[in-house]
Amino acid sequence: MNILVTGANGQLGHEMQICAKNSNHKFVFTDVAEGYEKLDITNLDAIREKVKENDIQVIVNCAAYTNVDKAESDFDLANLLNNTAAGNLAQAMKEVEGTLIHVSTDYVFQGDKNIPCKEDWETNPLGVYGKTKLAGEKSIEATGCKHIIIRTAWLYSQWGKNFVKTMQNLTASHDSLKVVFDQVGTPTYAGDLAAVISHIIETNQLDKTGIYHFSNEGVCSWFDFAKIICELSGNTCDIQPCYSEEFPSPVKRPHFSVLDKSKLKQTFGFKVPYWTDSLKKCIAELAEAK
Ligand SMILES: NC(=O)C1=CN([C@@H]2O[C@H](COP(=O)(O)OP(=O)(O)OC[C@H]3O[C@@H](n4cnc5c(N)ncnc54)[C@H](OP(=O)(O)O)[C@@H]3O)[C@@H](O)[C@H]2O)C=CC1
Ligand SMILES: Cc1cn([C@H]2C[C@H](O)[C@@H](COP(=O)(O)OP(=O)(O)O[C@H]3O[C@@H](C)C(=O)[C@@H](O)[C@H]3O)O2)c(=O)[nH]c1=O
Repeated sequence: MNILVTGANGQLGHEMQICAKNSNHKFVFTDVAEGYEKLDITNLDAIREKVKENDIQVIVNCAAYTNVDKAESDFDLANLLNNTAAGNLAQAMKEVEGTLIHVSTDYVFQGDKNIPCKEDWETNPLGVYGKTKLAGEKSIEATGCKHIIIRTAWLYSQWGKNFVKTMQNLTASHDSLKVVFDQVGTPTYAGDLAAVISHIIETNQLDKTGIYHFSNEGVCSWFDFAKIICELSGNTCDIQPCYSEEFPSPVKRPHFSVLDKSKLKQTFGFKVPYWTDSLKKCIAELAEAK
């Protein structure tokens, strides 16, 4: 199969490049950044051309607008990338009867129940990022293309910008920090997400259209996440729990967005690693990359 990866320079995109090394399929890695085959996913004709040129059967969309705070004052660009462009990719796959593998977020949920969110639950995003990601899901569905939408949460890796790297820097440079303990979810190592996407491709389960939830196993608050990042990084910092109101942000985030992964595990037969096991792996990679 010929597989097009968009947003290859992002966290998930980098991890897809690593997984692709063990595949016999042909991968075409694209981004708007230098060093990649150029593909701007806001341009439908450019997508069509790339699909035709490379006889693409599957697109893995790793491109998105992921700055949650900034999205509040940048609706047009967030919507263009997370909604319109997702629809473009779906349209291009519909035209060649291919499959779009797309990634969405726990932030489509309001997060006001303290039980794990299932795929068929009512959505009610609290901010622009979540709203545009939800609109993207709907735009994909509206094209009628074969699609696998994986909602994930709290993604981190050795690449790009993420909570693990932010906390490593902050706990190394501050004596004390406050981190919210009233937002509960599950971190996801981007390497594990790339592994599940690769598993779906390699086991040819691309016709199982639908929405699926994926994160690592377990549950924690951002405060707990910060504590263990600090400890595993060998830093000493007095991290104290605080309420969301105490940490200034232009956007409300869900209080409880733990994802129920039963559907994905049963459908695709994938064993999900526990969150601290994957965190240890990532911290070792970060130490090695220094
Ligand atoms: N990060 C997280 O915590 C979570 C992410 N997700 C979802 O997972 C997916 C992957 O996220 P992540 O790897 O963190 O994303 P990143 O922000 O790390 O990467 C996104 C990539 O898309 C590129 N990009 C931006 N605009 C375009 C464009 N017009 N055309 C093509 N590429 C473009 C970016 O380039 P540049 O950097 O130059 O803008 C970047 O390389 C996204 O769908 C995201 O919504 C879901 C839950 C949690
Ligand atoms: C840096 C910092 C953050 N926080 C809080 C802010 C926020 O509520 C929480 C996490 O901070 P972040 O900025 O990493 O959060 P955020 O960018 O909202 O992370 C989200 O990104 C998008 C793309 C997703 O899809 C979500 O799944 C989720 O990963 O921790 C503190 O309480 N203290 C701190 O010192």
